[in-house]
Amino acid sequence: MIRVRGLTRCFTGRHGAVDAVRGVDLDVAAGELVGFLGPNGAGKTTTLRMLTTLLRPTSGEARVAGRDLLGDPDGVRERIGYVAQGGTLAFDYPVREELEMQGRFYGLDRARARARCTELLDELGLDDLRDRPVATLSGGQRRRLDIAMGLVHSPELLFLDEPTTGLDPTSRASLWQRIRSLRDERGMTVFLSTHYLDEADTLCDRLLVIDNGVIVASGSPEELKRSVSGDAVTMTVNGDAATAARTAENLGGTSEVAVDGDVVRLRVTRGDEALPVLLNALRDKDIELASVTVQRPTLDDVFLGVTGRSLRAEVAA
Ligand SMILES: Nc1ncnc2c1ncn2[C@@H]1O[C@H](COP(=O)(O)OP(=O)(O)OP(=O)(O)O)[C@@H](O)[C@H]1O
Repeated sequence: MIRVRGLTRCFTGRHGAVDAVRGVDLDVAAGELVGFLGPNGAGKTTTLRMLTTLLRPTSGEARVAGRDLLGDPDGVRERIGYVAQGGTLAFDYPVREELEMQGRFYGLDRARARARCTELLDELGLDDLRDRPVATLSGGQRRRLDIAMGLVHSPELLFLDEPTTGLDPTSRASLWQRIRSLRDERGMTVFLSTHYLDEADTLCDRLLVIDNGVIVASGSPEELKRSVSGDAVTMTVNGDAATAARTAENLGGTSEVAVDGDVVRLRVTRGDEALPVLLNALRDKDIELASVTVQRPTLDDVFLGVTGRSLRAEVAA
């Protein structure tokens, strides 16, 4: 559905040149729900704007929804939907009118636009809000209307730029459900950008991780997490943490052992198997633990592994 080779975009301005996207290759198959994960400024929006024909690449080539991006941009536009960050709604109109106007804009006649509007209001759970002015909708309702607007011309492929930014947890979960059902019930291909680790993990079949304009990792959330070497063990020690750390270090299969006050952190290949062995070894040395936790690798560990930085910390900052 999407095949991209060597896509680049350089912005030049008074303050010099910015290489926003630097040689991106990517493939998305029909029916996939793919997440483009990266911190602010990584190049997600720039890539999406290129793939949706809104921004000309500096170099590279792409086929999107079976059409050549540079040779047939109109063909691409007919077959895709794009929901930009922040949406494009005019706030004065009622929901139904806004959606029907979008249908007319895409060339549907009045009756067809009305029918399509009814279908979409139902599908996106907006039926009760059909006569409400857009300005009165909540953030989550507005994002659902944004998505309905992107679906008016029945595209095969939908691009969503950071669809749940700024929404509360309940609205995010409900929007994930709607996005998932677009794929499950309509067989749509969805390509969305996000900087939320939980969204990438929970919602997407496959992830492309982008940093500084380059794809640094790709795979399903499970594959990516498995690529991180081992589970993280965190022990709070009642007593001599240095001896506890040495004891752990002397056992086979432990790595990255570090002491921080009375806390010892380390990695083991399989936490469930290593923990009993570790606890026995500590008991033999009369070392007592106040607490111990084992954590499977997270997508943040994946990002940390490939970039040396925490995506969670960057997004929080
Ligand atoms: N029109 C522009 N002129 C100059 N630089 C730009 C322009 N648009 C984007 N950039 C720069 O390109 C880089 C990538 O920006 P982009 O918006 O694609 O990132 P992003 O991953 O979508 O980030 P965010 O999550 O904050 O939306 C950034 O350094 C940004 O400042």
